[in-house]
Amino acid sequence: MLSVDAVVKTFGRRRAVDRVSFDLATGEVLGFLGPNGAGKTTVMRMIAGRLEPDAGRVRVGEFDMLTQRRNGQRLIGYLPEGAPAYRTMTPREFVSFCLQARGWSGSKLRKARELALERARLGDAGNQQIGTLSKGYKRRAALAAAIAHDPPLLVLDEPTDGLDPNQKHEVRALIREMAADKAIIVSTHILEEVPAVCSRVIVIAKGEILVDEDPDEFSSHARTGRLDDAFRMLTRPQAEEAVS
Ligand SMILES: Nc1ncnc2c1ncn2[C@@H]1O[C@H](COP(=O)(O)OP(=O)(O)OP(=O)(O)O)[C@@H](O)[C@H]1O
Repeated sequence: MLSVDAVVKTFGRRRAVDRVSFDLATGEVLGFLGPNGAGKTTVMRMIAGRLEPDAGRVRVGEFDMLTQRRNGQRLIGYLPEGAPAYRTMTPREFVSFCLQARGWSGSKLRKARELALERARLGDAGNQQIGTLSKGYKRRAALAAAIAHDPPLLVLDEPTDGLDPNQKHEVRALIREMAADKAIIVSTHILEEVPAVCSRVIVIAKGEILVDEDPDEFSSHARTGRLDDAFRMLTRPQAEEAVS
């Protein structure tokens, strides 16, 4: 479904992403982990066609994201960091707006919109201006917009950021539910999400992939078998003594 081949991105003199490569198939949920500034968002933006790589290429389905970006973007649901920019729209209007931008209309649009609002558990907040919503509801509005066109590839940048524990639980359940017929990338700093939703883990640091493996292999990097220790072992090798 997705092929990322040796993508590179440099900002000024800083190499944010350095020859990152991986493939992702339908049915896989990839946990994309790494310390702050590791390059996760930059990779996700390149996959979503929001940022051009300096080198390398991204293919989504049969489409090259450099030369057939519009076609590729039809297959992608992208949840960027932060809140939707359209503060005066309600989530219902925002999801309609996003679907219209994709050429949807009429009862097909309404049906898709209502399903997305329901899946993202917007409830009554669906009719409240986005600018007045809590952080968690803003996040859910953005999530509804990302999934509304039922794309086969979801690229979710910290989907549970700002959600309370119940909401986190619901979003993880939704990701698991959607995983059957989609390929999904989820970036997160919440390591408990890895066994809860992911079938695979990539850890990136300083723009490079450190590991690409299943969650059990990942946790085995620490002798304690704990995910947070494994993460520290991989991203701060000097922490080895502290967790052994
Ligand atoms: N538009 C930009 N202009 C300049 N530098 C940028 C830009 N976007 C990202 N960077 C830099 O690229 C590096 C990678 O950033 P990125 O946001 O991809 O990391 P991240 O892994 O998503 O971090 P976090 O976990 O904090 O969200 C950082 O050093 C960041 O400052």
